[in-house]
Amino acid sequence: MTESSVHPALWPAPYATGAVEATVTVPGSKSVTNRALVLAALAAEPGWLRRPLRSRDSFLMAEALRALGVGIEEGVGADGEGETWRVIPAGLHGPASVDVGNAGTVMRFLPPVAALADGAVRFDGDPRSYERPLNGVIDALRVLGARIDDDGRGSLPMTVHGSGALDGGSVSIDASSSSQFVSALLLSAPRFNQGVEVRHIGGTLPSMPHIRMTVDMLRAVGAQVDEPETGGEPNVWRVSPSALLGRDLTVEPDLSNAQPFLAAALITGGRVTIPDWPERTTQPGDALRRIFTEMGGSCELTEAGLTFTGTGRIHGIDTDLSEVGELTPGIAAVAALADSPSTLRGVAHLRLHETDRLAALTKEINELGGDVTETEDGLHIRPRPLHGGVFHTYDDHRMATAGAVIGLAVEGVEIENVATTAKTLPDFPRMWAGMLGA
Ligand SMILES: O=C(O)C1=C[C@@H](OP(=O)(O)O)[C@@H](O)[C@H](O)C1
Ligand SMILES: C=C(OP(=O)(O)O)C(=O)O
Repeated sequence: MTESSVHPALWPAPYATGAVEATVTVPGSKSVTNRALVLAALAAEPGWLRRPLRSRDSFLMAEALRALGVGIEEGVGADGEGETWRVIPAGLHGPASVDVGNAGTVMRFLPPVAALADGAVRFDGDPRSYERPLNGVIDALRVLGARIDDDGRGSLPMTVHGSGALDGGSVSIDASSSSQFVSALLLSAPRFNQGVEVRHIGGTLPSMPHIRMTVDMLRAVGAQVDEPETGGEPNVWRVSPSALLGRDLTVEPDLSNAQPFLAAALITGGRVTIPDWPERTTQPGDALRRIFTEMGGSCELTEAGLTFTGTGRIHGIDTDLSEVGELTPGIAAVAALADSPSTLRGVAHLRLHETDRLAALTKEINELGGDVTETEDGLHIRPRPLHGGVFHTYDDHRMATAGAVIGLAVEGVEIENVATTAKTLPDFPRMWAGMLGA
């Protein structure tokens, strides 16, 4: 009897016997969907989301907004073009309970929304959510006029006692542990009486593309934003008070969730096309065009989408991933299969993601025979022949997809709890099998 037949939570990762040739349609971006939901909920009129991500993180966001009084109707667009959600803003109110799960976007973006509600809003979530940093949001909201009861721990669980409005104003925060602190304060700021001025002080601010995404999406719904990249003061963002428009937004595919499929082309010397890859985007996953090309493949953006072609030869890479931290697990998986060592830098904050990703990647790749060491801010990966075994995922969707990537090239890899991909890509096992022609 194999281990997987006695342990239902083990998923035998398919081994690729040849070059992968596939077109893979990837569902909507988590980061865009959850920002769009918040902005639509705060708007002065109804709005629509087309092709929203349907996953644990986006359902948690939708449920939480509903609990605060927002209408979110799920349906199919009249043009037959798939899922469309209609968001109907309403007076936000408590008492309400919000389950954040382990969604950074929910635990950080919603407390400022709750501060605008009338009544108490209780926030709770998975055990890991208690360990993820939230102090930047809690402290800032207090400075901006909110009353929050967090038992003095600066983390979940907590209750935001909304009074129906928030003063807003100027606040300094250290967002070096998560860019989501900045995004959270900016997203709700048009509804603060005085808007907001957020100044980041402290160490390096990670995930800048995600802050750009926040700024772009705010501007798209009519907000006025001053920020460093369009002539503003470094590390300072200002949002003026204003009403927000209800928009009709089609959500881009999640380019970070395209990563394992592109990696499959790179590793097997195959070719994978991702339809609807945007020509211009703030998603960090767009950096995969450069990163995976440097690691040995080539890509082309055409009307059909992004086509990535591998040669089967994979090169190591020395790169700073601070802007694109969420790509690290997938890059580490590819790097473990390369023909030369890699150094991944600038991602110390990953220790506070879904799990401690630096520790988890090191342990799991090494248990398959690899040679990975943690540095202060990243990983050194020296490729060695790997063997099969159980790849643990620590409730981290990107650990599961990283393990699947290794399993393409290494026979006998079993992923523990592949269902954790439901956080952002519930259909991953079926999509993976489909890519392999199963
Ligand atoms: O704003 C967002 O949508 C995100 C920002 C990033 O968070 P951190 O800055 O905490 O890494 C990223 O890792 C996360 O997956 C999504
Ligand atoms: C860090 C991530 O998620 P979260 O939005 O929960 O921070 C991620 O998806 O890689």
